[in-house]
Amino acid sequence: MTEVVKVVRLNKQYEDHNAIQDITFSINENKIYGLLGRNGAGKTTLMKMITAQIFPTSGELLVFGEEPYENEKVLNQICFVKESQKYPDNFTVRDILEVSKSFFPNWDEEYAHSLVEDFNLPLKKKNRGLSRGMHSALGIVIGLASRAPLTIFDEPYLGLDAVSRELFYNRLMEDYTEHPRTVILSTHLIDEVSNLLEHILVIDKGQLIIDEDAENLRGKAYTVTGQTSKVEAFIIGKEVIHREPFGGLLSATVINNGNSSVHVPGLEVSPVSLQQLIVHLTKGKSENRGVMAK
Ligand SMILES: Nc1ncnc2c1ncn2[C@@H]1O[C@H](COP(=O)(O)OP(=O)(O)OP(=O)(O)O)[C@@H](O)[C@H]1O
Repeated sequence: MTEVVKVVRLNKQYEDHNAIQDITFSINENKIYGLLGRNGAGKTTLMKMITAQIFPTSGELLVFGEEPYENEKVLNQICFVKESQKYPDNFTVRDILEVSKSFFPNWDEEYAHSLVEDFNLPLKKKNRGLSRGMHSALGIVIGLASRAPLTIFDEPYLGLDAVSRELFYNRLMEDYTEHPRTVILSTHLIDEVSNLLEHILVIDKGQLIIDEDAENLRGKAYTVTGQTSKVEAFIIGKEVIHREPFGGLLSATVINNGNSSVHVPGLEVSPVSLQQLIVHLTKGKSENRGVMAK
């Protein structure tokens, strides 16, 4: 398996704040990665280092086997779509697409125009007149049409309505199937993208706490609900990541260390979505920090 990104003991310090702390992981070719975590966890900082926009404080970072800084060969293969992307105010959508075309060697003009139609983007409208959703849609069009071997979307959906977000997920999946490439998607809408993601990286307070195939994570935890005394007895010796009492009942979410489905007489057992799992693992003080990172 070819490594597209290799990160070893990476650190980024902003003045007195350790935004990324001693992170090690690899990103392999032709997979869709979810880079997840709470606000301020360090996701954008990590993406900015991968795309050579900022330097690490220490550690090793290789992209396509080389250091990315001022490395045109590497940077030509990356498309980074971020909400804060700035274009000149008086550029039209058409101008912005023309400029993008010159940046990305794999750019597909016909595909770009079909996406413009899908997202109802007004080609003649100037950048300053675009709505927030249109601005996001333009980023998505560029990210998809670039067909960059490493395409990174950092919260690309701000202002996009549910229909357009669905369109983005569908187009991404279709195009990725026809033209496999490595995609990193950073988002807070985990449930919406959970079926797209093949591998999950979760950053919490600058540390990598999950580095695991999405398939493995889907059955990683379950919730048992029932009489408090019964639930308390059941969870003894188990790794509990969330407890929620209500009335005389208790709901407890535990890590599933076995493979088989769990049946407990007298208790209701329900699956835990990827979003719930990540919420439980990253809220407040987590005794489970580090348990799932390799
Ligand atoms: N230029 C900077 N100078 C100082 N601190 C910074 C700078 N950029 C980011 N930080 C801090 O580093 C931490 C990580 O920020 P980062 O933007 O990487 O988080 P994030 O996971 O992308 O968050 P969000 O989901 O809110 O976008 C935060 O505490 C942030 O305040």
